[in-house]
Amino acid sequence: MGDANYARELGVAVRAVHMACALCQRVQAGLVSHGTGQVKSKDDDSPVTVADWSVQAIVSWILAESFQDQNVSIVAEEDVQTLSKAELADLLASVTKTVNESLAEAPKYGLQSPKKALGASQVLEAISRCNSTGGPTGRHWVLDPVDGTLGFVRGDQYAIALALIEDGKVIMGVLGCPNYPMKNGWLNHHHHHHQYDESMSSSATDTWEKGCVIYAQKGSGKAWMQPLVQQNKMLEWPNSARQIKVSSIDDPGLATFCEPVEKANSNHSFTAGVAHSMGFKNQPLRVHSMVKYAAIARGDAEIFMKFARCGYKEKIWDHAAGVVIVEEAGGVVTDAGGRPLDFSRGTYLEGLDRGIVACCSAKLHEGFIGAVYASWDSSNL
Ligand SMILES: Nc1ncnc2c1ncn2[C@@H]1O[C@H](COP(=O)(O)OS(=O)(=O)O)[C@@H](OP(=O)(O)O)[C@H]1O
Ligand SMILES: [Mg+2]
Repeated sequence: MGDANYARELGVAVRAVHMACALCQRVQAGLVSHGTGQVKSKDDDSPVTVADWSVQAIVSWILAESFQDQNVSIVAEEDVQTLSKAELADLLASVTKTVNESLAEAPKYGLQSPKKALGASQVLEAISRCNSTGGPTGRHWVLDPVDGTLGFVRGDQYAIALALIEDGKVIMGVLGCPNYPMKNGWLNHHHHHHQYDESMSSSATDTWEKGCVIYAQKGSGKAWMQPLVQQNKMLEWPNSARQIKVSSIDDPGLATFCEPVEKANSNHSFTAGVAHSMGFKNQPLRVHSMVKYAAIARGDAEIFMKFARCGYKEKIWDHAAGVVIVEEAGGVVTDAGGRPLDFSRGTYLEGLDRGIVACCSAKLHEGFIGAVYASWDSSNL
């Protein structure tokens, strides 16, 4: 596959994800100014849903406009039912406002704004266009508008993930990581939870808010990272990109693994056992969202493991972008049986063997497969 084949798709996807990062940062800033009460209140999760729906709407709108195809196939996490309810008119109004604020900035990212602000029905249409279920043939965009919702609410790590699948294979992936600074190795210092603290100075938030956008095209053998675009600057494409590579550590004694923060999403005691039998000495790095794939691709950790409870079906939007980025950065991603993940079977990763692993090297991967094999029968999974 020649690079030029998908150059336009890649350019549009990266620009759209940069815009989505800025949108999410604005929504988070809104959370900051409203204080912590609103975020934690159980009945009031609207700030999160505003970001989810708004990102889905802008990405859908940009893809349809850029490729002049109102039938562009998009598989994405949010549906439009809730948002269409009459009693949620206020929520729809704030999504529409957020979408229009974001699209008005499109030229800064090298994209076109709508001629006229979108109405609520156009916003709903853009969100509902993302109702594809993917499949083995054709071209499908795959979007997780805000991955790691919990991290987003906590002011911690979250990601915007966009991938392109063609005939069942992931051919490009873009990960926006608004809270993952460009600076190397920052994950090694325990990332404390940033609470929404109204006393936080604006310069502290400025540095903290800086993140990155990471992307890769299948078969290129390269993965790239860009800084987020500063307030009054234009996106420099692709000049500002810097190549990233997985870690070269393959001694388990020096390696670090990362995994989901929530016990409910991955069995921490099983992964601790696997890590121990592989000879790992470092504590696991617990990080929300697909930033874990980004950490492997950037060389900030050596292995990512996820073992969901039996019966949970992994969704393609939680992995597609991360997998291709790790592979092109030099890593290996498989299920716990050592087989590649299958993105050709619709919304779910059907046929997944137990869990998922992303490794920086074939040697660590081999060790992992052996350790899972040895400890599986005695696990309660
Ligand atoms: N029970 C269960 N088991 C496994 N996985 C689940 C489960 N429930 C949800 N999810 C999916 O996990 C996505 C978040 O994964 P993380 O690795 O970021 O989890 S964590 O926040 O670090 O604990 C999360 O993505 P978002 O919903 O976009 O946040 C879900 O798609
Ligand atoms: Mg997700």
